[in-house]
Amino acid sequence: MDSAPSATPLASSLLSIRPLPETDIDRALDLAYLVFHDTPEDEKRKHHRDLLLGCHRIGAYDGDALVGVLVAFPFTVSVPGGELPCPSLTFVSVAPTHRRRGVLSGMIAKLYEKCVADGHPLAALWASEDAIYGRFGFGPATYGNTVEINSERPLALRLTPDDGPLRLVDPAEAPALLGGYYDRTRAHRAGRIARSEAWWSEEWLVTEDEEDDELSPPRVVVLGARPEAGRPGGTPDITGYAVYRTKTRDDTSGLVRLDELEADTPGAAAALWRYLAGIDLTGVIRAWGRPVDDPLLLFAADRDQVRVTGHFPALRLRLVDVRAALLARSWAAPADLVLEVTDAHLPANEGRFRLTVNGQDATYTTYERTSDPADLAIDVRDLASAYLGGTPVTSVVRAGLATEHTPGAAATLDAALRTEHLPHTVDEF
Ligand SMILES: CC(=O)SCCNC(=O)CCNC(=O)[C@H](O)C(C)(C)COP(=O)(O)OP(=O)(O)OC[C@H]1O[C@@H](n2cnc3c(N)ncnc32)[C@H](O)[C@@H]1OP(=O)(O)O
Repeated sequence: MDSAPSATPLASSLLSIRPLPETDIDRALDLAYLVFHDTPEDEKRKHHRDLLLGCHRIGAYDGDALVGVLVAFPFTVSVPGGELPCPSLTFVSVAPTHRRRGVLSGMIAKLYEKCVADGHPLAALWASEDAIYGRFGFGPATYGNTVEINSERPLALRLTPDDGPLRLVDPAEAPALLGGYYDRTRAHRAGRIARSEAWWSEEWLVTEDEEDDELSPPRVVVLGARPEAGRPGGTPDITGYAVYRTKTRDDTSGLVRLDELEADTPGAAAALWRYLAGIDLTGVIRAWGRPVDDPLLLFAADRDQVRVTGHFPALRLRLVDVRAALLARSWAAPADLVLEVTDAHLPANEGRFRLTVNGQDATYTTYERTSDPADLAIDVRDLASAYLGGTPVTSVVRAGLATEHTPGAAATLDAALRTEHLPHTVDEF
């Protein structure tokens, strides 16, 4: 980035936007609970306080009154070929008395300044309402499917599930047992957040579900390799795992709510799905946030039994520093294109830039300002949607949101951005 952006001017000169000190964390939580209509128990409040301690915090003050809060987790997100630090917004709250006066806009401008100062090219969030964040340059970079499986009858599959051993493990063991496995999935799935041990135990595998107290504690089932495929010494390798909770009634119509299922191979995935469908006293699996290219949708033999019930934008990305973001990812094919980028908030991203991806394995990338005519004009929010390979630029052009000045430019960019697996985010925050 050439220069830091200046903060958006605020409607009231009394408003000041600045880092929120530790001593104001309780006030920040009070404001967040007010706007999210929450009345947490002491334990949850303490948990939130601990979370906020480890985050970057921005406050908006009207005189002495705290009227706005924005918090950013110091996350790291996987991108094609690597990972990047990615401040990730949460607890975004503006007092009902101070709405639509530019408080959120001011806090986001402050966050971008911080990202630029820290050399962090990305920011991310999950949106509470779809309409809020596009104007700030955030675009949906990953999508998820909700999938419902009728498990009152055996799961019909077009392939033979692996016959490796399944075992239920104590969730307390899961971070140590599965942390490395999950990390490896991040190498082929862009859009995944790195999980600390604390994130596994205090967020992901927390005993009581935050939204439904009738659900069981999390169950963690691990699939091992067949014994002959195990490592010397007899320790079976893990070839997949699933995290789920159950809710049963007095009959067989209980629920399996699947939170996560990862597998090395289609056969391993099939074994885990078959296990979930076979849990007694349950008749339905509801899986939330499955990858859009989940192989289950192809190897299920009866798509009346396995239905996609929803499709939603998941992680929204902001390319705060387009150049640094593009140079940090790997590419699938060569390209030589002039992009004309618009960015209403960060002028350093605006203008025409020549993107070149060279070398036999598309490893050498440059992105430099140019006065050459543009091949493709695109807004920064749509570039963010395309960045992890989740939204084809050709689709953005077809939707009338980007302009192709050179025929084939969007297809060339898509070929270069392509990833083997679609990007996917499991962790909602
Ligand atoms: C990552 C997260 O934490 S998501 C959670 C977001 N927080 C919430 O939903 C809590 C309840 N809502 C709020 O606290 C506030 O209404 C916020 C944070 C959503 C918006 O704060 P405000 O200070 O009112 O936003 P601000 O005045 O800066 O608005 C900027 C622009 O966004 C628009 N906007 C703000 N909120 C919304 C919304 N909910 N839907 C559509 N547009 C919106 C404004 O109209 C304005 O548009 P303009 O630039 O064309 O005039």
